[in-house]
Parts: sequence; structure tokens; C-alpha cells
Amino acid sequence: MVKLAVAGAKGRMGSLIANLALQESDFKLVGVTEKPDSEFIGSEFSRGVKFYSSLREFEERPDVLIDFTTPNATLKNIEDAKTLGVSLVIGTTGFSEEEKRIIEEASKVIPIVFSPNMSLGVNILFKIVGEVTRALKDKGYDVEIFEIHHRFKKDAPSGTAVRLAEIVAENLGKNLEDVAVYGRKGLVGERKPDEIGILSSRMGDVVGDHTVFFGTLGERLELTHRATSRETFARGALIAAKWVFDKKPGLYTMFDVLEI
Ligand SMILES: NC(=O)C1=CN([C@@H]2O[C@H](COP(=O)(O)OP(=O)(O)OC[C@H]3O[C@@H](n4cnc5c(N)ncnc54)[C@H](OP(=O)(O)O)[C@@H]3O)[C@@H](O)[C@H]2O)C=CC1
Ligand SMILES: O=C(O)C1=N[C@H](C(=O)O)C[C@H](O)C1
Repeated sequence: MVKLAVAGAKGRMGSLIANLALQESDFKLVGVTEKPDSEFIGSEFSRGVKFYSSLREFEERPDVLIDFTTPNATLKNIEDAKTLGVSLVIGTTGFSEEEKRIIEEASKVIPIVFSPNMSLGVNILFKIVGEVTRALKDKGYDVEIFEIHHRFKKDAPSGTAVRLAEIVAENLGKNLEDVAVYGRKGLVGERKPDEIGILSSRMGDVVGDHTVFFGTLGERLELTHRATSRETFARGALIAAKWVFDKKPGLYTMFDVLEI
């Protein structure tokens, strides 16, 4: 049985993950967290499980912490997880390059699964996009990435769109920041052949749509993933928690977890 902690348990993802974990006999939910100034600290989440302000306050040490919060909160949790020897599943997005390096450093001490998207479908999309990019390289195809999310999302572009753009750039032998174009406005001139366009929309309750376009003169190929329920991410995070708890320190992705 995996002793589990869930960060940000009042949030859209945190609450779903914690509630699903309570229904699974493979997990014992030993506590959940919210912001230190939250009115819920000290109160009951469900079935005797308490809200804590940090991992350090837990009465029972968890094996794994699942974190879908904000970059600042995740960085704090990483420090506590390193001190206490707790494995991590990080689904939070919106990290700077410097913050990603901190996660990489921490993975020398504890095992970390870090993925901007825990759904099987998107991880298959990551694979396919790499393959298609290699197949169409130097054949005159423009690559553009579109993403749509709900109006409450704080970071843009989505972590998934950034990862898709990185995969395209890696497979074209480019450095993403040299070729990325984040939206367009004004007299921007003709599209350069090696640009990777990344466009974000926010509306209503869209759970998460991602499309990678490969367009040339006379045709375009569109690879789309649409999430219709957050359960797909939450179930992926729980699979990752079961997988990571007895692993050696290292930085892992859902490719490792799902063996794809
Ligand atoms: N990898 C994946 O598959 C997926 C990743 N995500 C990512 O997960 C993150 C969270 O998304 P979502 O659940 O929609 O966001 P929410 O805003 O609904 O949830 C985040 C929760 O974390 C809480 N929080 C903030 N600071 C702390 C802290 N210091 N300690 C504990 N809790 C804290 C927030 O509290 P408060 O509201 O009071 O600030 C909130 O309850 C985003 O980065 C999102 O992009 C989302 C879906 C799938
Ligand atoms: O904030 C969200 O909701 C989501 N965020 C992730 C991202 O930024 O890629 C994954 C998913 O699309 C939902």
C-alpha cells in the first residue's frame, strides 16, 4: 500500500486526485495540503484525512506526494520532500527554465515523475508528433501548435503545448527559443520556414485541447487530442504514484510510467 499525500486538495486536480485515491485500496491517503493561510488548515478533507499547511506538519510520513498546484508551491514541496525522503509526482505547469533545473537537481536525491500531461492519449501524441516531425523534416511543412483551456487557467502556453513545441524543435534539430513564435500581431511579414507557432485560447470550461498542425502548399495534417474529463489526468497521476514510490532517485516522465 502506498501512503499518499496530495497538495492543493481544494483545487480542481488536487480534490479529484485525493477523492479517487480514497476509493482505491492500493492507497492510504495520509494527508492533503492547502496554502498555509487557508481557512481549511487543520480541518478534515474527508474520512478523517486532515488538511496540513506543509509536508513537514504531517503526523504520518507519506511515501509519495502528488502535486498539481503552482510553481512556487511545488518548489516549496520539493524542498520538504527532499528533507523527508518523499517521492514526487509533479503535474504542475508554468515553470521557468531555471525552475525546471531545480526539479532536475532534486531528482538526484528523490525519484520524481514530472509531466505536463498525465493522460495516456497526450503521451501517445508526444510520440506521434516526434515521428511525424522527423518524417516531414526538410519537406516544406510549417508546424503550428494550438491549445485551448478553461477560463481559470493561469499559465500560457499550456505545459503540454510547450512540451509539444520542444518535441518538434528537438526533432528538427533546433533550439526552441530560437524558432518559437508565441502568437502574431501587426505587420509581422511572411512566415519563416523554421518558425514553430504556439497559440493559446482561453474559454469557458474547456478541459484541454491540443492540436499540432503540419501545413504545406496543398494540404495540412492535424493531430488533435481533446480531454473531456480531468479524470484522465488524475488517474494518470495515481498510476505514476504507484509506479514511483519504490524507484531510485531520478527524473522520470509518463513514458517511463506507461512504458511507451
Ligand atoms: N500534468 C497534468 O496532467 C495536468 C496539469 N495541470 C496543472 O496543474 C496545476 C493545477 O491545476 P488546477 O487544479 O486546475 O488549479 P487550481 O487552481 O484549481 O488548483 C491549485 C490548488 O493549489 C492550491 N495552492 C496554491 N498554493 C499552495 C500551497 N503553497 N500549498 C498548497 N496548495 C496550494 C490552490 O489554492 P488557491 O486557489 O487558494 O490559490 C488551489 O487549491 C496547473 O499548473 C495546471 O496546469 C492540470 C491538469 C492536468
Ligand atoms: O490547467 C489545466 O487545466 C491543464 N494543464 C495542463 C497543461 O498546462 O498542459 C494539462 C492539461 O491540458 C490541463
